[in-house]
Amino acid sequence: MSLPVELIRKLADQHPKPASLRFQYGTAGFRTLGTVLDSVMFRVGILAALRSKRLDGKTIGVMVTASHNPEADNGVKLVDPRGEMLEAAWEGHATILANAPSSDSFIDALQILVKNLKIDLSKPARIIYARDTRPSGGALVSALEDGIKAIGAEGRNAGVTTTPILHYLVRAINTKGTKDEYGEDSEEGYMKKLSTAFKKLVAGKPSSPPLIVDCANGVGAQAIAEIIQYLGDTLQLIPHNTDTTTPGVLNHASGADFVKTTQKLPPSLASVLKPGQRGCSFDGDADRLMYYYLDDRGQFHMLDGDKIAALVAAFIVELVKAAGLEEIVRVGIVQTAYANGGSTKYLASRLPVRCVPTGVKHLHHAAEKYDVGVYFEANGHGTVLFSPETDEIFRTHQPSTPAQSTALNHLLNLTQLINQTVGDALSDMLLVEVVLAHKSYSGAEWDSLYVDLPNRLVKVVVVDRNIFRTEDAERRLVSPPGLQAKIDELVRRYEAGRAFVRPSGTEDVVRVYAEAMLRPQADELAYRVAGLVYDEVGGDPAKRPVEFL
Ligand SMILES: CC(=O)N[C@H]1[C@@H](OP(=O)(O)O)O[C@H](CO)[C@@H](O)[C@@H]1O
Ligand SMILES: [Mg+2]
Repeated sequence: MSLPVELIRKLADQHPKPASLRFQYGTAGFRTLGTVLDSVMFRVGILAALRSKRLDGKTIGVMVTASHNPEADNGVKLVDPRGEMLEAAWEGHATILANAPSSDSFIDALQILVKNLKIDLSKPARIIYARDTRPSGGALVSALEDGIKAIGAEGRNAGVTTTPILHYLVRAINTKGTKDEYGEDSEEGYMKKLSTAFKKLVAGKPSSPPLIVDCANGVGAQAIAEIIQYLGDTLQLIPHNTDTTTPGVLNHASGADFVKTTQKLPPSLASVLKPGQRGCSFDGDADRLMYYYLDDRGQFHMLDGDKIAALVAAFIVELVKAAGLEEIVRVGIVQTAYANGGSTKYLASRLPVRCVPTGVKHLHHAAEKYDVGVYFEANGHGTVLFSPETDEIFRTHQPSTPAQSTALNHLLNLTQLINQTVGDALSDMLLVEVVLAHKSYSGAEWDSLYVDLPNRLVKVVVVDRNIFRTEDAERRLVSPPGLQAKIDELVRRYEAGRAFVRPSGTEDVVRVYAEAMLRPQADELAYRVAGLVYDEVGGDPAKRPVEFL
């Protein structure tokens, strides 16, 4: 069987590639201005179908979103059959297809791909796709549908939903009827699965005070409205920033990314959050989560991905011990270089901790190596993975005491509550609430697990970020030559100083991170390292050279 070349050409002509642009499938898929993504979407539809055929007709997910980026941006990510990020080798194929200058060269590139990867075109192709609330989403989905149509694949539109729900659906579809069945393959199935597990986990616990949820005016607002229906009075959620229709408000001065980068409360919550009360922020596609609270003096305290990892890991370790499984079930943590030094110290004294390069796929794969792998990026993206063997142990282990039986049940319910395909703000929020309820922790008590070192993240716009190359999980520079030695020399002068420089995988910038014992020192170190970067390579004079986030 061969490719339906005529139909592909006809439809491809309706989605021409903008001549001057180069697209790259990076850490977050393709992501740029929504207005220039039409051809990319069409081609991704075909690529997803080929991936599905290559995997014997398994369903592939396509998510149209630009997450926390400004509203005018959009993007697209592919989801592999188990609900995970697209296999790395296919990122390169995606980039090649997206950049073919004409319909003919696109078809040539497709033929080469089919031949090189020995794709059996007679296999079925199934795709499920969804989008966030961005105004450009509808047209981009139409372009994607043209791609799906051009190759004769079967497409299922999951509508407007969160990124993690789409990941859930992919896994649910592909495990349907097997012993690993992940859940019903509908949004309702997802809501039921999470809320049922949550209710069991908090049964008998005193109900928590109401939680403020900042939805970043994104698709998370919809998911929160739904889960409220399912939770009944087991958890009181008060959603804010739920406006998904007014132009320009998405992610504006709100959301998880705003909180993490500014280390501030969204201004819209200033008159809402009361001292002692907990609040949390989702990002634009609801796969990141940040918590915070105001202390008695009204001072803002952020509880980021590192704090969530510490809270959750400690809880799971306790349950594993209480279930009498500490000799057989190994819990480990995965972080990136952006994890606060305070968290790494706290966690490493209790559990195995691994540091990997930035990007969820690296964290996810490293976490799979543990029996229970807890991974979180400091920015609030993360989850917990239970290996299939661990799942089996939880199911079959015979508890010797009622206490062991209770702990085992909690662990089993956690495997249902946690979205193990990808970081999920909604599922992670419920997880945090479970732990807080079990421990009777306030925000302040959770915060006191360890003290964060003051830190600062800075970006430097450079002419060519590709000259920056790193090693040791991005903690050290190997290129440009000599720069790392200068950074080391600076860092030595600061108490508890740490700094590193790496090229961003999602923006045309180089990021500088620094931390130190005191706030002014962390700021100064970040600024001085940024200065070193700037002196070394020069900034792009057309843009602001150094920008504090
Ligand atoms: C410092 C930081 O937060 N970097 C983010 C950002 O990657 P960069 O490669 O730093 O641009 O976007 C990634 C995708 O969302 C996310 O995984 C990562 O954590
Ligand atoms: Mg996101």
